[in-house]
Amino acid sequence: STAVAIGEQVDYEIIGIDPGAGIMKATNQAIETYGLADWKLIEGSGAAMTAMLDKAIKAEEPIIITGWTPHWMFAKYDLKYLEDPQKVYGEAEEIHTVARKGLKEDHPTAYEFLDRFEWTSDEMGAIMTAIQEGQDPAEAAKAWAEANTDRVDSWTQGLTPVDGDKLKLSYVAWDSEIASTNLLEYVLESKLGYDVESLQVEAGPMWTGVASGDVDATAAAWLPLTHADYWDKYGDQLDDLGANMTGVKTGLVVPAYVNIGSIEDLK
Ligand SMILES: C[SH](C)CC(=O)O
Repeated sequence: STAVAIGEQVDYEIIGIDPGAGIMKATNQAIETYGLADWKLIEGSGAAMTAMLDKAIKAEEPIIITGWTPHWMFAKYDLKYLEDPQKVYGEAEEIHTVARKGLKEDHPTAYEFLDRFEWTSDEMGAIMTAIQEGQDPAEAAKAWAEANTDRVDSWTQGLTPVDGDKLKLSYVAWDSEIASTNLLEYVLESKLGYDVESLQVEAGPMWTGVASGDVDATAAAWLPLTHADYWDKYGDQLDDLGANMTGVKTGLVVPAYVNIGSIEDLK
């Protein structure tokens, strides 16, 4: 059957990303829930996953990856999510901004901006695509902000800039969060006068850094399901500023030419 063909053709491998990502826990859960005993989830990174996707598509070979929206790959390639009838990957996920306890008192201007910050997958996609086409992430964020002054103003109007106060952000090297963190850094520095250090870390340290107060904030919290484990552990030690983006999703993704439609077809 097609499922045997697909399993054989991809050596029963699902190409994943960094092991701490919530999508990796969800995919291990999918392997169990859908009874995919022969299948293996390959750990790596977002960059390695997109490199393998590009190689497979150039050779029009089948591949199954852990994917998420927003991501530039959906604009670049003809891809589809596999149906997830058991809803292992959840439904309407959101990206939240979370801050350390005390940020509101210590840095009210930064706190208010981070609390107001919200944008769409199309807006993030514009920065992500520029980066994917070779632009430096900080330059891509700056260019977007300068072309969208109305949006930046809506997040900063009436706020009193500071004079070089230091701020620490953390994020994981997912293409979506590289875009959002560079934008936050640009606005905090160029409009609000902060001296920002953005730390690229794994998902676990991203959460523990904010929970412990070592890091001031992150805009990379995928909730309610994707980062549920981290939220259960650290949620009461940090300040959830709410969604900075809604309508996001994660799941298993294949090129459109792969003729399966559901995770159930892998069995
Ligand atoms: C890879 S998604 C941006 C987030 C996650 O799965 O942890």
